[in-house]
Amino acid sequence: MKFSANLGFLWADRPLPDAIRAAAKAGFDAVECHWPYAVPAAEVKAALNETGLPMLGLNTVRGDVEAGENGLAALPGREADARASIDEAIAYGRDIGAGKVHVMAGFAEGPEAEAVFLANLRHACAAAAPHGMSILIEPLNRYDAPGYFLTTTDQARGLIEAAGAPNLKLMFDCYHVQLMEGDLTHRLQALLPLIGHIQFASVPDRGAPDHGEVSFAHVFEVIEGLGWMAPLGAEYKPTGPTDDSLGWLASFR
Ligand SMILES: O=C(O)C(=O)[C@H](O)CO
Ligand SMILES: [Mg+2]
Repeated sequence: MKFSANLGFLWADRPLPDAIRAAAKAGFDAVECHWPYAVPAAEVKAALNETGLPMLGLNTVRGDVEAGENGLAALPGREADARASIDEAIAYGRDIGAGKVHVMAGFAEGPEAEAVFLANLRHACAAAAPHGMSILIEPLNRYDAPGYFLTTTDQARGLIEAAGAPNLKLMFDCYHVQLMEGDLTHRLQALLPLIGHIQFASVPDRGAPDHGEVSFAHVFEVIEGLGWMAPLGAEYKPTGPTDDSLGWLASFR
């Protein structure tokens, strides 16, 4: 199996270029991030070149975080901000060679939010396609993100089908899907053609994948059996220094 270090959580106490170097030193095959925008893309690219690690993806900005925003793309009346955030993420991703942009929906509900989200996703897919990039949407669980627009894989499937864009894909985060729906391995199998990236963390505490209610030894074996070759995203919150949390990495290789 190949693994990608999610630098939104792993080595999050270090500047992003140093976190990339730490991930390379620890033996990861790739990295991914959340919101890299405060760091000039050239510095991120230099660290990627130095280590040889690819950056898989990044997120659109959340908006006004202090006011509690968690994405803009499904918010009626915020289309201009949402599209600016999408264009920003695509441009930054292009500069650092990241092929996937996770477009964050935000806190919203109802048919108007769905129509706005779909229109913004179509814009994102059209803007990303000429650069060979894909757009991801990710259902988040109701405990961590109550009120988030996108919460289930069924809802994501409906949006992907309605958008009709081949570069719109599902971010299947095993942590969120287990909390909302369970039945991880059947869902991975059924949704495989729609999946653009897979992430994981222990459930329910979002720690390293070596404890909790999900056996990742089994889940990873199933993912491998499905022919999935891309690195799996380690998006968990270490309880201490990240380097002390990595016992799982060697055991799952
Ligand atoms: O929360 C997650 O699981 C994510 O992957 C988002 O990108 C960050 O909120
Ligand atoms: Mg995730």
